[in-house]
Amino acid sequence: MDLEEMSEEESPDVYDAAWSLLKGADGILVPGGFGARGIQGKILAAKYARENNIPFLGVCLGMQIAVIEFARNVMNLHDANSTEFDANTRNPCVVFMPEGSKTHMGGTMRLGLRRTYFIVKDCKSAKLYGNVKYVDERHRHRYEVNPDWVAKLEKSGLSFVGKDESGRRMEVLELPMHPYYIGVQFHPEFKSRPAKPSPAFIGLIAASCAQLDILLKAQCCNNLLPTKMATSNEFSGTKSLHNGHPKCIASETC
Ligand SMILES: NC(=O)CC[C@H](N)C(=O)O
Repeated sequence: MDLEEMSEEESPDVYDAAWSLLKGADGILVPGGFGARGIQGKILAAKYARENNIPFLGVCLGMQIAVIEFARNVMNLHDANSTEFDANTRNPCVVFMPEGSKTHMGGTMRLGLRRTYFIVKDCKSAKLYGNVKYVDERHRHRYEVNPDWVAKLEKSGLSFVGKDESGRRMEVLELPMHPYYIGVQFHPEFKSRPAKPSPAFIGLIAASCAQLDILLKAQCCNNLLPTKMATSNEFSGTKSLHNGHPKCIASETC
């Protein structure tokens, strides 16, 4: 919230401190959350990371924030929003999931372990997970990237590299030209352990220390990353391009 314009007027010192903290960061993580509080500041943090090539990881709400920011500032749709924050937005890039319920709150979220298929081989997240075909991670959300927006978001340069089994639910996004800009709809922290940290966090930290290339090379050649979380070591081959990434279409290993 301290990054937001309102804070500049109300408490300029707090505002300046928040921006200098952000500008001094080697990496930025926007975590999960619910409700509209602080959303504008999160969007500003994602914009700053995208425009200044700062490593960024968006988790759950953080991924949805990355999509809103991209729609607003890259696609110039300034009122783009999630229907969680503006039910009547003309540009709903994030929407309520059809199977959810707004009246029954107990257990109606999309919860628990779900499968994400990597549909793009040559992307950072698939490499970090050990070049697997799919990964099972835990979820906790009611909203999702609007499936009807995926084609236009991709046309503008955002790449959805991981999807659920239906292919209509977006699970992982990347900006291919950015050093590390990843959003995950799942919660990698739920399965992360001190001795077996989630690949999404290892990648963020490596990128923040300018070590990502070395890490990915090591991962590709020697399988040095903890890949026990991954469920398969097979991966698909590549041919056609998918937003700057080769798209997997045939079986092939690294
Ligand atoms: N866990 C989260 O970050 C949830 C994100 C968002 N509020 C949703 O329900 O989809």
